[in-house]
Amino acid sequence: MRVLGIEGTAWAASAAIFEYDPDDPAPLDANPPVIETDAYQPESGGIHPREAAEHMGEAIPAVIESVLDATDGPVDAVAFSRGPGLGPCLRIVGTAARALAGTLDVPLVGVNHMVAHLEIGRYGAGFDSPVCLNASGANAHLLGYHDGRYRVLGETMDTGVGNAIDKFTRHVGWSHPGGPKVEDAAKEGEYVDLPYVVKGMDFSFSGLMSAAKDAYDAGTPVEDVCFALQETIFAMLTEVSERALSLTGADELVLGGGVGQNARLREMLATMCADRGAQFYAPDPRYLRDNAGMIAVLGAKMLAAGETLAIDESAVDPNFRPDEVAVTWRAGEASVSFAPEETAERQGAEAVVTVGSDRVIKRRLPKAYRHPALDARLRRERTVAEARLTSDARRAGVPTPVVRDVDVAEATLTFDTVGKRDLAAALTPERARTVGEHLARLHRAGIVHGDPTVRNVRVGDRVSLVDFGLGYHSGHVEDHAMDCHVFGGSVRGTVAEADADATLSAFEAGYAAVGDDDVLGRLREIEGRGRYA
Ligand SMILES: C[C@@H](O)[C@H](NC(=O)OP(=O)(O)OC[C@H]1O[C@@H](n2cnc3c(N)ncnc32)[C@H](O)[C@@H]1O)C(=O)O
Ligand SMILES: Nc1ncnc2c1ncn2[C@@H]1O[C@H](COP(=O)(O)OP(=O)(O)OP(=O)(O)O)[C@@H](O)[C@H]1O
Ligand SMILES: [Fe+2]
Repeated sequence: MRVLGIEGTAWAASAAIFEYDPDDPAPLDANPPVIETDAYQPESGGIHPREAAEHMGEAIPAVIESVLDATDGPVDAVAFSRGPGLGPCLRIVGTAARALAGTLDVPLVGVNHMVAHLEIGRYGAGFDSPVCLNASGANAHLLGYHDGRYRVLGETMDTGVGNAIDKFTRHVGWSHPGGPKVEDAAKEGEYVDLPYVVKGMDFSFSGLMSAAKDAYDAGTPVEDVCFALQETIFAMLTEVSERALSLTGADELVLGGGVGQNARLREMLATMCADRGAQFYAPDPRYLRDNAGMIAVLGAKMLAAGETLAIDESAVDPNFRPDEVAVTWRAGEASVSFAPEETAERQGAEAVVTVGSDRVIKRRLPKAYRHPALDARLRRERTVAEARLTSDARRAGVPTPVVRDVDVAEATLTFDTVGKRDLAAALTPERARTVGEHLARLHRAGIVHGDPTVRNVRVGDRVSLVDFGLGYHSGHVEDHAMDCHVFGGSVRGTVAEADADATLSAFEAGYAAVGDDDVLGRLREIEGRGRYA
């Protein structure tokens, strides 16, 4: 089958033709799509939605004509980016796709742009069930296939990663897009400290971006700010990717999105994966930045699975989230998530943990992917925080292991062993309810766990919390709700949808019995927040 793909969510007016044999799919390298792209370049500032849409109106027909001219044979379907993206651009693309499908009298396929960023990498890598890091302009998230959908394992709490970088470059007066300019300037830069914010597998850029602008305004050389921005932002993305690998037990990572063109980001991810024995794949830059090749490739797989769209149901969706898509083209395939084996020596996301019958030794070994100054800072801060908060939590009435020894210089902690297994391997609604009570009790004492996943709860005679390394003191409803959100995410990534609902209802009932009502209200708000700004 031959599929024509059309992309136009923001800056790239692009068309592609992809030839696909579902019974005998050729590797991507051996059978690349033919792609033609006409980029919109704003005269000043960032992307103006109206100007970008005007560009789409002119450029889309031309790129379509050009790929049709460059290839022979009939087209079997028209696939287009339905979202997420800028409304005015999406509408132009949607109209063009409908018109073309009508003229050619072929079916229409509506593609989620973020799932396309993921699938092109999975196809190129030949991986079965990887974790995917999408690092693009308007988005930043981790996806893993589980039970018929791509689950969002972690994501930005504010802006997309490219947009964050582009905001900084606008501040210093550089033209759009800023990413490549930051990469260039960073080559001459030296490290300075910037805020580093990771919450479970979620992360945020807003504090970091204000600090970067302030540092520049205060006279820090722009190369140094660019260097530090890359080191900090990409270390955050690499850390959450490692957390996702650790939580799911997956050993394959693929990269997607325009920021993935950055060599430093790719280097950090490759180093992290090599160090934990995982495979890493980053597609060629032409498949990372927005392009219609990825739309045609996923369009072909969707067409083969019968996923066509009736014209009257083909409206575009600027907020189209990747977890809304029914992934029918992977029906019956292996899920990314399973409970990894519990061995005596565990490589968590952060530390090597030796679990003995009485004692547990946790060593935060240096991470080769991180800048040494940032690495030393994080290992020290987290070791100190973990020792203090593990004890504070116990005083607040929440079961945690007794801390036997703290060696800050070596970033090593010794605890009593608690529980018989991780909650991940023994998740029941009753135990989830207990976790809800424990978290509420912690929050009432002004303590945030920071990473309450099903792997950081131990079950045995009782239910204990471990791994307070990302914890801190806070009485803010938002921080407490984020803890609940992190737990919810880890449950949804681990068990089937129906079980997740029952488990999380029990968790919330437990929380409500002990904690503050506002927190669960705020949790709803966090979950409903559209992150596409
Ligand atoms: C929804 C859709 O419209 C959107 N697309 C998008 O953001 O374009 P994409 O091509 O995936 O990414 C563009 C971003 O990628 C950044 N970028 C490009 N080259 C870069 C580099 N060498 N280093 C860092 N960032 C880079 C740009 O600064 C810009 O922010 C998305 O995927 O979120
Ligand atoms: N005190 C303890 N008693 C029993 N088991 C423990 C204890 N502390 C940790 N573990 C086990 O070791 C695993 C890894 O520990 P921990 O979560 O502290 O390390 P980590 O590197 O921070 O992991 P991650 O960041 O992936 O959650 C836990 O999932 C748990 O199975
Ligand atoms: Fe994109």
